[in-house]
Amino acid sequence: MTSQTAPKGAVPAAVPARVPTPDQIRRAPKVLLHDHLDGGLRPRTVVELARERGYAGLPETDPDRLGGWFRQAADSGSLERYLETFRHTAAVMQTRQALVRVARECAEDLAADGVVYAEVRYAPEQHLDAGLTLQEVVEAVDEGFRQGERLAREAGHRIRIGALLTAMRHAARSLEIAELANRYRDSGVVGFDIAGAEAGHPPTRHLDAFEYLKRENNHFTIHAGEAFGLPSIWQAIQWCGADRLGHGVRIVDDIDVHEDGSVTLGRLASYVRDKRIPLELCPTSNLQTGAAASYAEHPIGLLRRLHFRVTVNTDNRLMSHTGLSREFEHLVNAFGYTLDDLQWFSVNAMKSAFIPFDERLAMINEVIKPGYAELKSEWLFRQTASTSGSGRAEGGPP
Ligand SMILES: O=c1[nH]cnc2c1ncn2[C@H]1C[C@H](O)[C@@H](CO)O1
Ligand SMILES: [Zn+2]
Repeated sequence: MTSQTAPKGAVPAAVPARVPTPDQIRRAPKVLLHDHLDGGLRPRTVVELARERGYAGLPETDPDRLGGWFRQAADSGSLERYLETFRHTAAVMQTRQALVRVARECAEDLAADGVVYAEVRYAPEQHLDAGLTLQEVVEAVDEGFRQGERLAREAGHRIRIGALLTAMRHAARSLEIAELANRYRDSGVVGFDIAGAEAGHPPTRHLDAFEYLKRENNHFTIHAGEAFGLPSIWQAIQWCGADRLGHGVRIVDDIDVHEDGSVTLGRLASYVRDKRIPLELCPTSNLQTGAAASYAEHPIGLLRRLHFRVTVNTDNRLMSHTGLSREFEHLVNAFGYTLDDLQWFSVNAMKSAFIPFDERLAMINEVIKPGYAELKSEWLFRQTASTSGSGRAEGGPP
């Protein structure tokens, strides 16, 4: 649970430390850049789709127990074993109907969690087993996102979702998937990505796909610096030209923290910071795959302090039993982050999105900043009310 007490000595006693409550975190407008469609299904949906499709391979058929199984199986400390759990979600995402449902529920779940803009990724090549074409997969997912956006609006939430098409790094379809991303760029697809086991599968194997996208003035991110360190990040940026880094957490290997607290950045870390290359950090996922030992020790604390372009993400909500609000709760608990920090992460993420500049700016000025201003005004009101002894201060700051 989120601590409501300020870190000792952090602020003068008369001014309450603005540690946001879980409810405020959920209501805060958030931006999500790294979330896998096949890593975010509701456990109940997995069970129901498996039944409909006759898939008998699920380790559990009770939704609660299945949710627990995913979380535990993904807790292995190894990216390779973490990735094995996706065979079950992929198995139930093979028909148009299933893809529409999963994408619709994804949009509804993110919206209910206070996400106002999301880029959700999936690998079309993993959804062809029942005869769908790559195009049919993309169109089904797009239909689901649009349905979900509409349902969310009816429920009083505002969300916009763009898709990222992922190519699997161990496979050989990246150019084809990049062409697909380009073809659908005005129809709900905003960019491209490569994912899958990192060690032994360098991003440079997919150079033709990245070069094609650059020629097309299109955008891409690359999973790099998660299970493998600096060489992977270096290749993703300097050979492939990635706009963002999926994870990139191991950039800390190029930062020396000295005993007196001062730091020295290596050439690569300096480059990433100087060029404002966005890091799509995913705290819980990193704990599960062994990239960090605890939330408090997660490099996000250092990277935020050094003003890297840090963003906070979920990666796989099912496998990590998380959501974006929960990721922020963990960080608030570990680092004492305030609403100002949450706004900083959200603006960072919005600046780093793959939609056009004017649309990003409109989201920042018309949705994100006013949303945080409103939450902060609640603090002011509660503070005034409790100081004057007249209003109700429950749920407010200590
Ligand atoms: O964190 C990750 N690292 C590398 N690959 C990942 C991660 N999370 C999910 N994937 C893979 C498994 C999915 O099937 C695929 C497409 O979403 O992307
Ligand atoms: Zn990922």
